[in-house]
This record gives sequence, structure tokens and C-alpha cells, in this order.
Amino acid sequence: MHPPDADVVLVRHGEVGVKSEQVRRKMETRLAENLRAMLDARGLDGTVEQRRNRLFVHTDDPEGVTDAAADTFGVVSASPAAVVDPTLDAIGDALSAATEAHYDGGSFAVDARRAGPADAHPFASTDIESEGGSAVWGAIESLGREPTVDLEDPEFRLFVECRAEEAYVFLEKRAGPAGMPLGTQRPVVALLSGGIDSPVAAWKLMRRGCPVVPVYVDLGDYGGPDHRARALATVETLAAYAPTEPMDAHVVDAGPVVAALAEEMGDLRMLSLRRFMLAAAEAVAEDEGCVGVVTGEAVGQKSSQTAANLAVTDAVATLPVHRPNLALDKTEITELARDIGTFEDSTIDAGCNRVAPELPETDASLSALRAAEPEDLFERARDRASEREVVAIES
Ligand SMILES: Nc1ncnc2c1ncn2[C@@H]1O[C@H](COP(=O)(O)OP(=O)(O)OP(=O)(O)O)[C@@H](O)[C@H]1O
Repeated sequence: MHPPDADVVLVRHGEVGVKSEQVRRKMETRLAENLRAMLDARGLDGTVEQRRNRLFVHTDDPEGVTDAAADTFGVVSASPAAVVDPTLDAIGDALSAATEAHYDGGSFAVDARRAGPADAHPFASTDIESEGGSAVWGAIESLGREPTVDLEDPEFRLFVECRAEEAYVFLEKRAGPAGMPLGTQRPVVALLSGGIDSPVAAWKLMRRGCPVVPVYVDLGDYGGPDHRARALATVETLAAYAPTEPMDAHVVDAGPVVAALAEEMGDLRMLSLRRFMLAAAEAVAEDEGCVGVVTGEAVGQKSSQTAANLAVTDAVATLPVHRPNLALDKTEITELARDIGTFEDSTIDAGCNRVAPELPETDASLSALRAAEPEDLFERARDRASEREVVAIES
């Protein structure tokens, strides 16, 4: 929702602002580049102006640009705003116009702040609130409604940000993902199965600035017909958040290995399969310059994810294995998947559970697992990874 004549979007970031001057400037520049790329990817016109602690996008499509900013990692919130002279009269007029255009009943409040030198304006922010409040009051009466003020929890809130040169009037602070600008960290491999959890985990690392290199392990006959399509669909959804980063999917064909594990191993086979996946992911990480692997696992969610079993899975890895879902409940992960847009892709029925044994081990020991799994498992993982297929994904 934006005031009439809105032609700028105020874009706020968070943690970037607490960095040292040098790092902050670098990160703000990166954020501006990422936002420009997001606008290009969506075919939106807008000129991104970088000022200290803020980005301003000048545009004739304030709604589209606000949505794009709200999907850009590092952005805390974005507001489509009208720009007016920094005078009480001009601000009052803009508040009246916004009220006439959007007021739909209920209580209201004006929330104002002033930025810049103390002597920049001959009035305080409380003056903007009281005079602006009178203007809104009058506009509501002119609509034939009865105005009421509720400063704590109004149904209609108007914001004013008054700077030395100009003032901004806006009606919302649309929440962004927050986090850090993508590309401000080294990349990690994301083991993406296409299930609900792993795209959320990958998204969380992206949100902290890490580009991800998606790796999907094709389970062959044990995967189900739509397993690969489901995984690639989640990669496409994630790629839309990363217009500056290539997100091509690396597909490792593990069909014969999975078949051998299913036929030759008993209760421990899921753990050997996980270890195979981590070893393959590490081989890709080495080729692609990645510094970690992210998975969707959460403690206790499945038998292969008990605290004990995660320990034996991890023992194969030399890179850190990041599990940002580790302490989340399934309902929390599912809610996030809905928010970021991967839930629909992940719930395509892919019929992919057949590899699990009837009674999987939940308290595996590393020595028992090593004794049971094929000796050449990790050699095969590296070999399969070196033969991987790279599937182009449009962002
Ligand atoms: N076929 C696969 N390709 C790539 N990674 C996979 C695959 N299967 C599992 N993983 C990785 O191992 C983790 C645990 O596997 P699990 O069997 O719980 O996956 P899932 O339930 O099929 O999918 P998800 O965990 O994404 O909901 C996944 O979160 C993912 O990171």
C-alpha cells in the first residue's frame, strides 16, 4: 500500500549497519548490486541510489520494487513512499492525500522521525506527529467518518521520515528476509533432496550471505519417477532469490550404489547412503570452491537423524556440515517452506522412501557402520561426483 504519487522505495538493512565502516560500505554496495539484479530479473525499472545506511530506489512501480526488495537477502524492510518538501504543510498535505486514498475505518496514528542535524528543521518529530495527526483527522472527517487515535495499536498507521532535504511519507514497512547480502560469504554445497527441509536449510544459508551450489543425488529406481523433477523445482524457486549467482544443479547418479546398499546392507544402509551423499557433496565442494555442506536434517526427525546417527554420518566429512534446521520442529520448517515458496514443489509425491529398511538403526556405532558398509563407498562417491550432470537453472 502506498501514498498517491509514491515514486521512491526506502530500503532498510539491519546487521550490515553494525559492521566497521569499511565492511559496511562493501556490504551496502553488494546489497545495492543484488537489488539491481533482482529488479532486472523481474523486469522492473528503478534506479538504486546508495546512501549511508539506506538504499533508495526511484521508480514508477513502487509496489513491484517493494516486493522485489522484500525478497532480497539483507533487506529488513521496504516502504513505498511519496517524497515532499520537509515542511509541516507539505507533510500534512501528503498525509491527507494518503488518508483519502487508503483509509478504511478504525483508529489511526502518525509515526514520525527526523534524521540529520538537530537544526535542520524548525520543528521536532512530535510537531510532525501532532500537526500531521490534525491533517489526518481532517481528512477522515472529510470522508464522513469519525476519527479516533490509537498510538499503540492503530488500524491505520502513517509514517513520516523527515530529512534535511526532503521528507518521505509512507504507509507500511514491508518485511524483507533480513540476514546479509548474498555473496558476502564463500559458497557452500547444498544437499537438496527436493523434500520440505533441505530447501529451507539452503535458503537459510543464502540468507546469511552464502551462495549455494545445489547437489541432488539421483537414487535411480529407488527415487520414484518425480523425485528429480521435484528437487529441480525447488532449486528453481531458490534461484529466484539469487539473481547474481549461478544456481545450476549438480546431479550425481547414485542409482547403482543405492541398489547395492539396499541389497547388501541391513539396518544401517540409510546411514551409509547419507555418508555416500556427504562424500559426493565434498567432492563437488572441492571442484566448486565451496567451504561447507548444508543439509536439511533436524535432530530426531527421522531415524537417520538421531543425535547418535548424525555423529556417525558426520564422521565422513572433513568440511563443516551446516544444519540450520537442527533444532526446529517440523511444523516450524514447514511454515518457513510455505513462506519462501518451496513447499508446493516439495509436496509433489515422488514415492522415494523405499530405500529405508523396516527397522532402521537409531543408535549406530561408527565401528559397526564401517564394518558393514562397502569398503569402496567413498571412492565410488567421488567417482560418481566426477561424472555428475550439471543442469542449467534459470534464475
Ligand atoms: N536424494 C538426495 N539428494 C541430495 N540430498 C539429499 C537427498 N536425500 C537426502 N538428502 C539430504 O539429506 C538430508 C536428510 O535426508 P532425508 O531423508 O531426511 O531427506 P528428505 O526427507 O527426503 O528431504 P528433506 O530433508 O529435504 O525434507 C536432506 O535434508 C538433504 O539435505
